Amino acid sequence: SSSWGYGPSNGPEKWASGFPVANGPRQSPIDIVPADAAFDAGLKPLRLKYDPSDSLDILNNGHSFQVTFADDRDSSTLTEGPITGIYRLKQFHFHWGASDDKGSEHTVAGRMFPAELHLVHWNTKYGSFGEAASQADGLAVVGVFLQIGSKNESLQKVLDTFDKIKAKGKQTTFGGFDPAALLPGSLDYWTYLGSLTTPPLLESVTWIVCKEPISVSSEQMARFRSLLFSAEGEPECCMVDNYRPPQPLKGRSVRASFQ
Ligand SMILES: CCN[C@H]1CN(CCOCC)S(=O)(=O)c2sc(S(N)(=O)=O)cc21
Ligand SMILES: [Zn+2]
Repeated sequence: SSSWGYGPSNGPEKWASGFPVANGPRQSPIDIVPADAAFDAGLKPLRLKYDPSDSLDILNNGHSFQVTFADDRDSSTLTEGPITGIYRLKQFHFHWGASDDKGSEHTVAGRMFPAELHLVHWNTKYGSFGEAASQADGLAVVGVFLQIGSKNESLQKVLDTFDKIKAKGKQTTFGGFDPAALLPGSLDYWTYLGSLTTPPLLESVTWIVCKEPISVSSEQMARFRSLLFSAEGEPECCMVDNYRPPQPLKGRSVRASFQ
């Protein structure tokens, strides 16, 4: 059977057959309409504390590339913000388009960005990532938009590994990287209850989407598009447009941490 992907035969419009939750009540991403987001004075500032020594390796998983972190201690964590308790960083990855006019998963009043960064954290009250992934409050993902501008030197360190992970299944060590270097200056955010944006589309994510984008140059975006969905020895298929479009809000409210 063809596994899921982003092509015409296995893309987002086909996911519901294998993953019925695709039509569930709290699916992601969504279109964020700032005018409809209620400012909530009860929302705390995000508290992100990352230890660069936790970064382990970088992998092309055939859907995106991800940087994986050691999560056996509370050394790289998300606390405060809209969540209670301690969530540990597990991995970060991106979604992007075939051209600079598309690529993000969340949109802001219909505006798409060329890419979106996701920092995936799991709730330590569930003991393991796998356990947390299926719980309603199991995951918290911080989303950061990328917009075309000056070259992002922190991001360049990630892009410089791409020659080693071009094809699906390739990975290489990637230690000493501080993901805080990929965060915008302001941590103002929108938050809502949603899901994974890829199969298994589990409705276990508290989404925290930063209002302020980070910069990426057009040349750097071209570098993202040099990766492949395909494995070595298969016909080459460029890794582009690996984003799910916005899903129905179904009565959910989006809160803003800022006025
Ligand atoms: C390619 C598969 N992507 C998945 C892989 N993981 C889920 C694995 O579930 C195991 C029970 S994940 O929790 O790391 C994760 S987070 C996001 S997103 N785009 O919503 O931030 C997608 C995914
Ligand atoms: Zn993602």
